[in-house]
Amino acid sequence: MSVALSGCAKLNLTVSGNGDVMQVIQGDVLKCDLPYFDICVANIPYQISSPLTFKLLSHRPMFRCAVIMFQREFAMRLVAQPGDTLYCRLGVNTQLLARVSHLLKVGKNNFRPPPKVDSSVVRIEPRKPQPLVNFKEWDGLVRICFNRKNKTLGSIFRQKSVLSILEKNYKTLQALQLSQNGSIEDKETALDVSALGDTGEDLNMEIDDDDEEMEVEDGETKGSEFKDRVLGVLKQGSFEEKRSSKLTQADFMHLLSLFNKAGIHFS
Ligand SMILES: C[S@@+](CC[C@H](N)C(=O)[O-])C[C@H]1O[C@@H](n2cnc3c(N)ncnc32)[C@H](O)[C@@H]1O
Repeated sequence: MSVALSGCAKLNLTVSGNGDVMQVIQGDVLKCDLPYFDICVANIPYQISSPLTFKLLSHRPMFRCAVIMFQREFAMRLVAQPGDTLYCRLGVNTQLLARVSHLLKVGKNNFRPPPKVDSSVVRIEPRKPQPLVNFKEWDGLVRICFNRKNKTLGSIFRQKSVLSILEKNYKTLQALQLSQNGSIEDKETALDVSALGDTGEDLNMEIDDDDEEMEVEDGETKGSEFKDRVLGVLKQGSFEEKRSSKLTQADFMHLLSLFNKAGIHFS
């Protein structure tokens, strides 16, 4: 069974079944419950690119393949690899869940009247099985790392604002463990993929960049036991001088597990 975002009327979702049977569901694809499907083909309104992608990726049972047209820059972000200019949180989170490949460019002049932006068709194939990772923790780490993706991790994790969030999480968990006689070993695995979806990158196509003003405002903390703990984790995995823009999925996974082992959590 396949599903397609259909054309002529607004808010049409077409679901086709086997043989001659075709079911048309009218509604907002972001709000309606999707039926089972194994293939999705869609030419979507670009402003729902990110929520739709993560809605599809959180749908169960998992589909086999989606072929979707996105605005070119969004597509390039989805498929970007470590070291590419457009490597970002959106791509890292999507590639955690799926293999993503660029199929073809569709220039604006293929449309009448031509829109302002170029497009690209992308194939999304969910990873099977899905990675066993707490998505809230994963996204918390990736969010912090890509806030300043060209800074070293050492500099990112020395920021007051970052250390203060992490220390709050650390203390909350410690208190919880004490109150439960140390019986909580780790937080529950969050399997809700939608934790990864609010990337806010559909319309805002700015490339994350270093913002010197923020640095002055935020500043670094003085020495503290907790700061030493955080920097100790970075040293342990030789991450201090590395930059998020070059980290692979495996690097992020390794870094997250080192932090979690040290009792440092991102959600
Ligand atoms: C880019 S057009 C593509 C139309 C057609 N599929 C084609 O390829 O020519 C996107 C279509 O999705 C519809 N649409 C917009 N927002 C939607 C939503 N939230 N849920 C379902 N359909 C939506 C629009 O009305 C429009 O028909």
